[in-house]
Amino acid sequence: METLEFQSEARQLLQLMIHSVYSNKDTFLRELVSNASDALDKLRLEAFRDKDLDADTADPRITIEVDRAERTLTVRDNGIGMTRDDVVALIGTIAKSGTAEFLRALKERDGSSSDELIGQFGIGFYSTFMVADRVTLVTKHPRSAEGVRWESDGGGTYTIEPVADAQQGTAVTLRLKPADDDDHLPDYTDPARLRQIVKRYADFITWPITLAGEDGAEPEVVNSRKALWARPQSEVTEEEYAEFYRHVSHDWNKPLETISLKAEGTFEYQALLFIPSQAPLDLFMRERKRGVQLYVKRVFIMDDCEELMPEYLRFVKGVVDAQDLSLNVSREILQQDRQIQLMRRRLVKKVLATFKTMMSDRPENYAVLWREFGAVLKEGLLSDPDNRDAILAVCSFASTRDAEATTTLADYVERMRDGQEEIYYMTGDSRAAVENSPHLEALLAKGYEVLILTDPVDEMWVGAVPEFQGKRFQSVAKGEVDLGSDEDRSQAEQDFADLTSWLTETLSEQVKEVRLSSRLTTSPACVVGDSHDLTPTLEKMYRAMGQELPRVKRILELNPAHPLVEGLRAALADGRDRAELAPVAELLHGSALLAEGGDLPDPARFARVLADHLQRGL
Ligand SMILES: Nc1ncnc2c1ncn2[C@@H]1O[C@H](COP(=O)(O)OP(=O)(O)OP(=O)(O)O)[C@@H](O)[C@H]1O
Repeated sequence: METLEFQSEARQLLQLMIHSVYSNKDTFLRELVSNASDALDKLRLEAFRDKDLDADTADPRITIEVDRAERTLTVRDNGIGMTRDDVVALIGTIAKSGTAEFLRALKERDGSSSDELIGQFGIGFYSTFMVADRVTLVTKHPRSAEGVRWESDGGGTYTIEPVADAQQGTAVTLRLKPADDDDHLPDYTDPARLRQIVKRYADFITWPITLAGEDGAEPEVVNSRKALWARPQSEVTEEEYAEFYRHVSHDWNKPLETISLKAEGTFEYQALLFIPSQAPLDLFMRERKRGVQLYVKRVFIMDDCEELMPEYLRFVKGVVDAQDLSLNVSREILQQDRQIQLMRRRLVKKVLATFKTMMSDRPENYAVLWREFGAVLKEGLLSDPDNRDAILAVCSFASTRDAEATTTLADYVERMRDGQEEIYYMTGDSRAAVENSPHLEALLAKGYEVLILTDPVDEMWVGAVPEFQGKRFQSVAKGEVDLGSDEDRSQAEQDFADLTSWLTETLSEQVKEVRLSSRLTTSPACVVGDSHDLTPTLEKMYRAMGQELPRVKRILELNPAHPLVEGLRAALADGRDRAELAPVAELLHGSALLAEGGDLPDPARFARVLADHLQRGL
């Protein structure tokens, strides 16, 4: 027998379970049954793929046994089982991405609000330690010659030893803590209670779940085993859908939205999809385990079938059951299958249509959807041009019109002022940075509304999406924004020609042009990009990804009505020493960068020039 240590994160999670304040302890049984069901799915699939596998698939089942005298509860399956290495890797460590963040977040909270976090993370097998003071797992994989016995009391270590005569599959035995009403700990040796929990949490599991009879009573199958997606929607309760969602997603929360779809005709399939109510911690990490599962004629084929859902809908969970695919479909086949492509197109349309309905009929749910997944959904504006309009239709954006409420593009267009041809937006790191940026001054003063885009992905899609309802997207920090009359403009341009050409020359290292602006009312200057230039944020993003880029020179725009700009013009006209005025030019450019929340190319130099200048003014 060997004694091994839990990995430190696993140890922390176990401690959390042992001292759990999680009020619904019944969920441990759901986790065990769910794992057993997965193990049976995997065995069937493996046996199908490998005809030589030495496994018994004749009577797949999950059995729950209790021993009231010993106060033990055993959940047994004759599924795929685990090898010794599996046990050490899967039970002794937590490979799940986001574990570290989860533990950190948990530490920052007090006990009372940890339920929700635990729910979001899902602690699987370890949840058994909420109800047991010792857990024993005996398992055998068909490819291993002998079985393994794993045991732990949830402290820092576990033991592991070979078992010569183990049966195929896995048996998890819990030595139950005494029932304790104060601790929300019911008596899990009570068959009535167990029956009720299985009915409630696992009725849809397609494998039979048998409650072994005590005192000579007949064993009984307690679940109805009906595939939920095959039942008419009207017959399924919301609670049943929610349980099924938890089974496929391993998320303990309720789904935000349930979508059911039946396609009939030449290519028949059923889909039952869910929108989670909370983004997982690993939403932005590429490696993910669970998305949409593929079944063929009720037989589980694979988890996270990427061919069915595009990357930007990676948060959608659920099941698609196709009637006309072969049971031995592989990823390679799926990628080329035209039927699968049609299916995917239809599913995406259905999901996007659901978002649209949520927007109009269930605005609170839509708000949650957007808050949790909006940034991901917007990736589709780049990656899925075919559905661009449908995605734009369900987007909402912060805007200068309201500090809290977001707006749809349709509503924005509706409110556009007479003569306004474009949808104005500004990208930036935060709402405050955008709102305080000089670029917005004149537009706001004249009553135009500007969309405030602060997600990193916004920088990318606005460059790729040409228009919405025939209105182009126009960055207020790019290209020409023309708000004044043409006559005023050409007069001013003449008046300031000497100044702009002198500044263009003096600042030629930093900017490609200096010109007059109609964007500004109170600031002296701002920096803008050409229509097709990268924005500074995008430039930074590409650099962070390791791309070599030439430095993008931008354009300095001046406010001719500002006393500083006017003063500079007059000084130049009076023939003041240009070398003496050069630091002013530099400060003007530097402060325009600071005002938009940008970075100075050489902050130390800026500070020095500023100090010199201030000193001279004393
Ligand atoms: N009865 C079982 N038969 C075979 N393998 C199992 C069994 N129970 C657990 N496992 C293996 O151990 C792994 C870890 O299980 P655990 O319940 O902790 O997490 P999970 O099911 O992967 O995810 P989650 O914590 O989100 O539920 C499983 O993914 C599976 O590979």
